[in-house]
Amino acid sequence: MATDLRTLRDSEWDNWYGKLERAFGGVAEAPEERGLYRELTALDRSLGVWDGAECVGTAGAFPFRVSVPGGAFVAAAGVTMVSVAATHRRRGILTGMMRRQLDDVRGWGEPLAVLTASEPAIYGRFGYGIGTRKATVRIESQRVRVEAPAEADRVRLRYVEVAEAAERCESVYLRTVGTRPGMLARLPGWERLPLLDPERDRGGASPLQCVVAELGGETVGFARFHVKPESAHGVDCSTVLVREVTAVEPAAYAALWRFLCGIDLTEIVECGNLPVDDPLFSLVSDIRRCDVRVRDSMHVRLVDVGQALEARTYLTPVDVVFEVADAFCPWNEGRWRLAGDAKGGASCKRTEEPADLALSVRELGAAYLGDASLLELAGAGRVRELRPGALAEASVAFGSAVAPWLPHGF
Ligand SMILES: CC(=O)SCCNC(=O)CCNC(=O)[C@H](O)C(C)(C)COP(=O)(O)OP(=O)(O)OC[C@H]1O[C@@H](n2cnc3c(N)ncnc32)[C@H](O)[C@@H]1OP(=O)(O)O
Repeated sequence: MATDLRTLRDSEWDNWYGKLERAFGGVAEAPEERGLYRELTALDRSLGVWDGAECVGTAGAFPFRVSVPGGAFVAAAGVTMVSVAATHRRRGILTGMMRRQLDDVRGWGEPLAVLTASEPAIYGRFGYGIGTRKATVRIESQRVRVEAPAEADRVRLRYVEVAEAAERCESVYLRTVGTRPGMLARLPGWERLPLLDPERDRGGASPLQCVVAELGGETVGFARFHVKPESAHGVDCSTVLVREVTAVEPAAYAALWRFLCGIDLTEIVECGNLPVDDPLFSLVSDIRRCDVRVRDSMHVRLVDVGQALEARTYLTPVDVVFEVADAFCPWNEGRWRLAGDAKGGASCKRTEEPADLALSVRELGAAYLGDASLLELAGAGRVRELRPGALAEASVAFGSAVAPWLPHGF
């Protein structure tokens, strides 16, 4: 039976979102979480697929701006809430939604689309590359010291109720937005996301706790975390589950991690989302007792290759011609000459000149924010060097001084 793909209507949201929840297992989100996503949904940027009266496909796109190397914020569709009913899977419904969505994103004039994937294998076929990664860490905190600089002793730490500290924490967070490529400019309403704390999602851990860090009377950092009480044979061995540590002063950052690793009756500290070059890894006395794993985080798609490549700066001078393959968005296909450096901006225009490097739009997405290097991708056979020297030149230029990072999901 033919299905109908169209923009979501206000009256359909509840049913539509329920079908999304079902595709993720069918456990309804807590009312406060559902309510927030109801407010954040951009209806005119959301799609539903209908089989008669039944909703069988969902997809949304938040109107984000993403920080890129050089500090600019680039308009990006934040692809989200993607699902297809299990009764209708593998018959092209996702492909239809991705087709319509990328055409829409192009029409909205947004050079990028970004997403976090439930499974990394889904989106490569639509031109997404893994543009940021994240580190997860599990610290044996009884065996690991946090070797904080002396300045950390001047930092004052205080417990504050999460809600009471929310505004202060948000202003610290806002000072960090844009310090790494991959961060999202804050849109109204999103400041509520880190405060969500549904009891059913705690898995036996405490309600969210907050400690703020002050230096010279000013709030310069905060940590939000849960403690999960555990004991074995009468010995307490609880786990600290870190949701977020943010600071604008290195001393405060170190003081907060020293605090988290020193809470009485706890033995493990876990954090699920850190930049891969997080300073924490240089603060700990024994990195081997910190189980660090790296995962994909934000997947990036260049919807308009020329605009996207012009929007960032390049670590070192670069002048290369790319031969770009993009079967799903053929308007990007062909040769582009990119010339730019760290300060003067960049130009990326169509050219008839011979190509120096051949790759697909997926590799450009992986390298765009400075995460994967073009050399690394060439090692996997995914970038071909056609002019000797072009690969090293472009690879260094595409780098970022700090690893790109997405601080929160969407
Ligand atoms: C940004 C986000 O929201 S991520 C969340 C994604 N949603 C989920 O994971 C919820 C549960 N899963 C689902 O809802 C669905 O299985 C989806 C959305 C992942 C796929 O929807 P479908 O309509 O079945 O995909 P569709 O039929 O268009 O598949 C297109 C191609 O992708 C492949 N594909 C689809 N899903 C997957 C997957 N999970 N892993 C690997 N390949 C996949 C298909 O095999 C097909 O390949 P082909 O073109 O070579 O034949």
